[in-house]
Amino acid sequence: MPGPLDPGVNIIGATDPRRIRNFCIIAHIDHGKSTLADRMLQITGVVDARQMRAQYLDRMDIERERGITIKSQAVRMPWVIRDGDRVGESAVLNMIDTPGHVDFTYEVSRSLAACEGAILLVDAAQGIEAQTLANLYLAMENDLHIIPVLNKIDLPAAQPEKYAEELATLIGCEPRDVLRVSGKTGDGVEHLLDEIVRQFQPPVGDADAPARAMIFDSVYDVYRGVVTYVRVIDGRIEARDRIKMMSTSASHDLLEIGVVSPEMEKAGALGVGEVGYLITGVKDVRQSRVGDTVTGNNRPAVEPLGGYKDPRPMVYSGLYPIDGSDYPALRDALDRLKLNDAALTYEPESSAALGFGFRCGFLGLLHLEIIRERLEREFNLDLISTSPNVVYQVITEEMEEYVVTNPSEFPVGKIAEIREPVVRATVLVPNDYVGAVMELCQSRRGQLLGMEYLSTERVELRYTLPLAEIIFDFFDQLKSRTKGYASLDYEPSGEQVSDLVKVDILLHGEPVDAFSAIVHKDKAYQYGTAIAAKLQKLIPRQQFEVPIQAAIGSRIIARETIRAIRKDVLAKCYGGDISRKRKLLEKQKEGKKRMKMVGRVEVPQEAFIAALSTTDSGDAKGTGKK
Ligand SMILES: Nc1nc2c(ncn2[C@@H]2O[C@H](COP(=O)(O)OP(=O)(O)OP(=O)(O)O)[C@@H](O)[C@H]2O)c(=O)[nH]1
Repeated sequence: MPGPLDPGVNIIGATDPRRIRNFCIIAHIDHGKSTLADRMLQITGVVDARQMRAQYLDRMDIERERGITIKSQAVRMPWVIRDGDRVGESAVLNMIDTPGHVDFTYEVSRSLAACEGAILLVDAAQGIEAQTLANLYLAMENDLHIIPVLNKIDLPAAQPEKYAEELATLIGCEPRDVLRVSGKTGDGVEHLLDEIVRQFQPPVGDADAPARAMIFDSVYDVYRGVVTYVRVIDGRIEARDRIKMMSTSASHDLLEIGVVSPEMEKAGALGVGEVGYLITGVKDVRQSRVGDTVTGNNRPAVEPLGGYKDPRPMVYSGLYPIDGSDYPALRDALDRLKLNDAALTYEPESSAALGFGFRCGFLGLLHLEIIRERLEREFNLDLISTSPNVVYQVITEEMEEYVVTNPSEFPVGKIAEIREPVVRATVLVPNDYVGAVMELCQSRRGQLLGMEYLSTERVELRYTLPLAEIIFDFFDQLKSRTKGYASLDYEPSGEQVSDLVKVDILLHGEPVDAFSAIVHKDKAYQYGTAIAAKLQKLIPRQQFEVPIQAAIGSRIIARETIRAIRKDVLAKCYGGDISRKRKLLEKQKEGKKRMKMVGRVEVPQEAFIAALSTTDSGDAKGTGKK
């Protein structure tokens, strides 16, 4: 039988687990998660109004500018119930921030696994979105108690009655159980904090067992090395322990442990149910991976906690410096970014068209964009990226199996089977646009799994789609066809055998590696003609006729021709001004430096760059990004 609550509530490392509440906020982008989190920090006195910096939790510049949360963190807040039956009861709340984008689903799932409860936050003027749903399903799989909350009730456009009804139907409660708050004005937030203590279960764990803590985030800090965020499940981690990572058996001395409230505060230990950070001096987040179990080195646990997965890149793209001499700088920059990103992979590659660069693996398209943007902004690099592609499994007729992350690795010879990754996508859309969404999904080889009306006007569509079909401009297309009303979420769902071919682009008979692509057989022709036409416009005429061909193996499927021109720079210089002639010849030489030779054809590097960057060349429909 549990005894009376320990009055020593707020001693780090010795908090009675029955006083702890670990929770997260799940919300669609822009529904106000950060604003609500900030307000909670302020109301619980963790940050005072003067110190209050908008969006305290989002520390990275890019995050703040783009208004998205990439890395999750945890904050400890004291709270004493102010109202109702249990007034005066005190608690320690650990708020765990979850990343909000599909690319980071695994990190979201680990953050959820560190919690007992989740606040499902929905904008009272927008209603439920696909991401809210996807995260809600994840939370339910993790057996979290859900408190439904409508935010932004201060907005004139808020329709709390309508959306409370929708939320109640979704999670199976009464509309009156849906709380209403405004993160902006603070309205309803104290009541929400009371409800967190009342409704969420305290953590349960075995205090006497060997220590087991789950890593739900791991961040590289320039000054302190890797800071690892953990939730203790069993036992205790003491400040002077030597700890062990169960997935690798590597052990490290602890340099520091503590909690964040809202800055780091050192502690002597972390006990059952507590959430805090560890610093061990490791320099690379790969040595301290999200999902791994930390245990004590002297008395290690036998079984790790479930749910650990190695991060696996889903999308690959070549990154090349526009100026070839930036190659070493690009390598150094990637080395630096890797410290903080266990999912980023890269290896050197070279391309006849683009020179030396790196083949990089990412969790998804947003991850790619973030890395690229950081390389350009923080490291001042001008980059060109090749069209992203997914990972294919190719089996030849000799039963040899290849993992293809780059079209250039596509095996020659007879192919028995090609498998490509697929995702389960959820699209939420107003009734009027169902047709448009279905048409789009169909054109991207989607298979309808189900359709449900969430309310009279909102429909949930579930599709299986090849990942390759959505990594280009699917989201943009979806938005434009639904006037911005549709929302999308997806998760990996295995592989499927597909009728895929590799299309090569040949310039005067020579393949141009940067433009090879693996596409569905039905789209090969479209892809070939689109790229050939684009290159025909971009490549200047040469002194001989240059055919541009698209080919599958040795079969040509499309052709354009660049007509010949006789380019004699000296032709303009009738008469004898020798210095002028020399100048022109010099100038021509200068120009040649920026030329790449593909076989006998001189192509300005800009032509390749333009062909790759103006539209997504992998997009067979030539629709490009809006
Ligand atoms: N009127 C009003 N606006 C709000 C409220 N809460 C948030 N906002 C605004 O909504 C926008 C999005 O808020 P954020 O807190 O950045 O949203 P978020 O969910 O954290 O966004 P991500 O980090 O991208 O997931 C901002 O412009 C906020 O000022 C609210 O209660 N009322």
